[in-house]
Amino acid sequence: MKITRDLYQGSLTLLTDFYQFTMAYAYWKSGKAEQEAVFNLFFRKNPFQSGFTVAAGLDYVIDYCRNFQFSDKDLAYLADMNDGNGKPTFEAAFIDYLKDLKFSCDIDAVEEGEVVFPNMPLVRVRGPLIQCQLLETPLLNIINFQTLVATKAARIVLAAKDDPVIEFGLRRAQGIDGALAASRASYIGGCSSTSNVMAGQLFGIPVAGTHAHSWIMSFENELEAFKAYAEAFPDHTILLVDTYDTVNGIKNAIEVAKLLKERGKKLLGIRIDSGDLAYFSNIAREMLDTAGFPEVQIVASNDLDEHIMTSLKMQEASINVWGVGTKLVTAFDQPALGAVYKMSALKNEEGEWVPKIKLSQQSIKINIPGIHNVKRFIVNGKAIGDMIYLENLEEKEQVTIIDPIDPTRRKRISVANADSEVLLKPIFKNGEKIYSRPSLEEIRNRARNRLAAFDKTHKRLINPHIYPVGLEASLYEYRTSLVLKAKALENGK
Ligand SMILES: Nc1ncnc2c1ncn2[C@@H]1O[C@H](COP(=O)(O)OP(=O)(O)OP(=O)(O)O)[C@@H](O)[C@H]1O
Ligand SMILES: O=P(O)(O)OC[C@H]1O[C@H](OP(=O)(O)OP(=O)(O)O)[C@H](O)[C@@H]1O
Ligand SMILES: O=C(O)c1cccnc1
Ligand SMILES: [Mg+2]
Repeated sequence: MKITRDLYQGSLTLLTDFYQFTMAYAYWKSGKAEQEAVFNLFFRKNPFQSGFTVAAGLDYVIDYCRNFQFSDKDLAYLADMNDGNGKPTFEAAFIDYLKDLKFSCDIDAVEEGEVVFPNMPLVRVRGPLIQCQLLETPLLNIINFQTLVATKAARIVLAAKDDPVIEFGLRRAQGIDGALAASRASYIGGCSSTSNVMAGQLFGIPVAGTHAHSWIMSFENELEAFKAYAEAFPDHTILLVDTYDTVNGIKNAIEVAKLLKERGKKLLGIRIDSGDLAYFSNIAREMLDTAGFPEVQIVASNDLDEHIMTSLKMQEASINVWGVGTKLVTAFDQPALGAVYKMSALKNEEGEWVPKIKLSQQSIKINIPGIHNVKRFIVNGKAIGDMIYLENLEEKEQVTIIDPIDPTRRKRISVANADSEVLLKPIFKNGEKIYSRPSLEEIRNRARNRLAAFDKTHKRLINPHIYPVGLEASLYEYRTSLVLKAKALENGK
């Protein structure tokens, strides 16, 4: 049985839905495989009723695309697929075609750690239809989860104000890869460290931790256990004080702090993992301060999330470090982001781009046609609005952005008085990677800096003020005209 580390090094090209292969085969059969297309990956709603989302996962996408080729084992597996009566699902000539298939797409994407919003493209893929299609599922798999967890982490880190948050989720995460990807995304979202040692090894995330109740239970009494732990880690001791009686545990921790002090060492902290965390942290703070240990940190854990943390802050709990596991790595209150990947343009035989639109009963599901990009406008260091626009838009003094769902929501932006940044960056050109990857540390810093550019009203955890993101007016008109035309055609049938 292969585990994740081996999987990462092997071919992941079959990690897609079967229907991508049935379509790939049919594209090939009908001579459309190489027809050029544009697809966009985007989501329709911020998760957790958040006012923002933090993009993550691009680094995995880059690896996926760079390794996009069919191994002999992959080809043998596909060649072996059949209808149950022995008739092969795919002709041998198609398997040969896949054997020679080389990744050749252009990919433009929002960088990891960027703050993003509904409807804007996070990844734009342009290339042969067959390749664009096969990429749908893995791109969504990667971006959906990491973006979701990075956003949850950012909310938790916001609730912690300036306190460090340690990610403790491995034991409750969705399997091995879910845990590793969640540790990475949590770090991007602003966590300071992880308890997941392999995430430390693979991604260079700082690893941290305390000890469990079992350590205490393996001794005759708590004080003896504390002393032995401090003996093993005289410079890094954090003692879990709630195994039997929290107040007594704090007393025992103070005993150990005194012993360490006699040796010129310091107790780093205590951890409280049950009961009323406001009540016990305040008692602990007072007892530690009175005993002359104001520098000893208080770590809290136990089913924390951004809402409980906000409440604990309001209660003036004396917590300095937050350990957050289950509710972070499982994105507890919203288990999926729901990003989708839709075709927006296709080149015809004359070599002209034809915009593509998919109608839906729900207007939220009508996609944005054409080849577009996103520009963020910034005034005095603050983001004031994001514009989705067709790439060939000429320079304008003033632009109007229109909410694609509610056209009464619109905003005029004076381009001359604003700084701006195009958010889709070139990642691959004709299959060649042209983007130099930032380190995870740089990505984490980007998330922090970008979040700082948004008004706090967009970042409040409940009922945030909606940040304006809209279609540039001419794109809005264009899309409306295409929708009306498509509806007229449908009605005429
Ligand atoms: N002062 C507080 N305000 C709001 N929520 C709190 C406060 N103190 C603790 N909590 C949260 O309340 C929940 C308490 O969980 P639970 O009912 O399992 O109690 P417990 O103390 O963990 O019990 P056990 O001793 O069995 O572990 C946790 O999610 C915890 O983070
Ligand atoms: O609560 P989380 O945010 O998931 O953080 C991780 C939890 O894992 C550990 O205990 P575990 O839950 O395994 O056992 P316990 O709660 O019974 O102590 C730790 O003490 C935390 O409580
Ligand atoms: O180090 C810790 O205290 C820890 C690690 C994992 C889960 N809960 C706590
Ligand atoms: Mg628990």
